[in-house]
Order: sequence, then structure tokens, then C-alpha cells
Amino acid sequence: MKQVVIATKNKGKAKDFEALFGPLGYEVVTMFEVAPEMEIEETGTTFEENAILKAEALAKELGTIVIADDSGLAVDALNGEPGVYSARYAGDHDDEANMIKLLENLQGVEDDKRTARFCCCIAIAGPEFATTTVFGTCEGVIAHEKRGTNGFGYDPIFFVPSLNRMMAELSPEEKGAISHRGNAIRKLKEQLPNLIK
Ligand SMILES: O=c1nc[nH]c2c1ncn2[C@H]1C[C@H](O)[C@@H](COP(=O)(O)OP(=O)(O)OP(=O)(O)O)O1
Ligand SMILES: [Mg+2]
Repeated sequence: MKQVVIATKNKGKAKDFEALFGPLGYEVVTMFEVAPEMEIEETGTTFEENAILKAEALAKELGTIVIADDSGLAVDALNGEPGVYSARYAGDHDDEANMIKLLENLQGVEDDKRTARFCCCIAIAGPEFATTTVFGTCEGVIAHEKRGTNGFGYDPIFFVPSLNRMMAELSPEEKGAISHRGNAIRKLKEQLPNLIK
């Protein structure tokens, strides 16, 4: 089976990618398998900078083609926060604490002002071509409480109006069909048909 290496240590993200790449005939391999000791510091100030940083660091280490995803949640009422800092919003990469902090910061904000979007930049790096990036977004509304147990990160508080369900209530396949990550991968397929068939 063909393999695609993803420079991630997020198991939820890896699951999303499995749902997206499985139908294309790829097995997803993550840093847990190929570089468990490696730590890549996310020093960029944009999704794109961090995606490139992660993809290039692992591609250089392995000498193979690597994909990386840097993503986050931009909330309109908070001027786009937590954005690039979504994983570290409450300090320590803790999904529960991040959601609690976000709901607290949106206390008293009416439904029509709770609009938000997930953003994803995917970078693909390899020894034989210049690093390329693609972007995807997914529009939604921040709910008042958590619902659903699928997915990861902010999925339990992200309502998807077009499906009338929370992101965490979608199967991995349903999520991939509408998500920022799915939309980015579909663009990658268009732009790099020879690399991602
Ligand atoms: O589909 C998603 N559903 C819910 N939450 C999401 C999603 N996509 C990104 N997010 C949130 C989670 C985390 O708070 C941040 C990503 O941070 P980001 O640095 O890209 O990933 P990470 O540190 O978890 O793993 P890694 O860098 O090893 O790929 O945005
Ligand atoms: Mg990260």
C-alpha cells in the first residue's frame, strides 16, 4: 500500500487524514511511527509558516515527501483568536481547557455574533520539488456547550449550520467532506495530481 507521511503528533488529526487518504489508497504514517523523539517548535506567526516548518523539518530528517497541517479556529467576536495559537490557547495543548476558555470568553455573546471558521494550511515538502501550500476553511458557529464525542480539539463546540450538527457529531467521513482539512486536501489533489493521485 502507498504511504503518506504526515508531520503530526496529533492522533485526532491523523484520524482525519486517514478518512481522507484511505479512499485514495494511502496508508497514513505519522511522527509516532517515523520520528517519535523529534520535537518541531512552531515558531511561525501564520498557519502557512508553521505548516512549512513542520513539513520541511521532517522531510529533511527522512529524505522523503512529507505533508504537514497547521490549523486552528478563528472566532469573529474575538478578532480571529485563538487562530494560530489555538493549540496553546489555555496554555498547555489541552483540548478541554481550550474549549472552556473559549466558552468563557464568549459568555454573553449572542448566537448571531458567534460565527467562526476552522482554517487549515497544508504544506507538502520533499527532496525533489519546492515546498507547496494549500488552504482550506470551514464556516460554523460556536455553541454554548459541548455536544458529540467524535473528532478532536474544538469539534464538540463547533456547530456546522449546513448539516445542523456539531462537528463532533459527524463521522470522520462526513467531517472530511466539509472540513477545512478536507477542503485543503481536495485543493492539493487538484494542484499536485502527480504527487497525490
Ligand atoms: O478539525 C479540527 N477540529 C477541532 N479542532 C481543530 C481542528 N483542526 C485544528 N483544530 C484545533 C486543535 C488545536 O488546538 C489546533 C491545531 O494546532 P496544530 O499545531 O495545527 O496541531 P497540533 O499541535 O494539535 O498537532 P501537530 O502540530 O503535531 O500537527 O487547532
Ligand atoms: Mg502543533
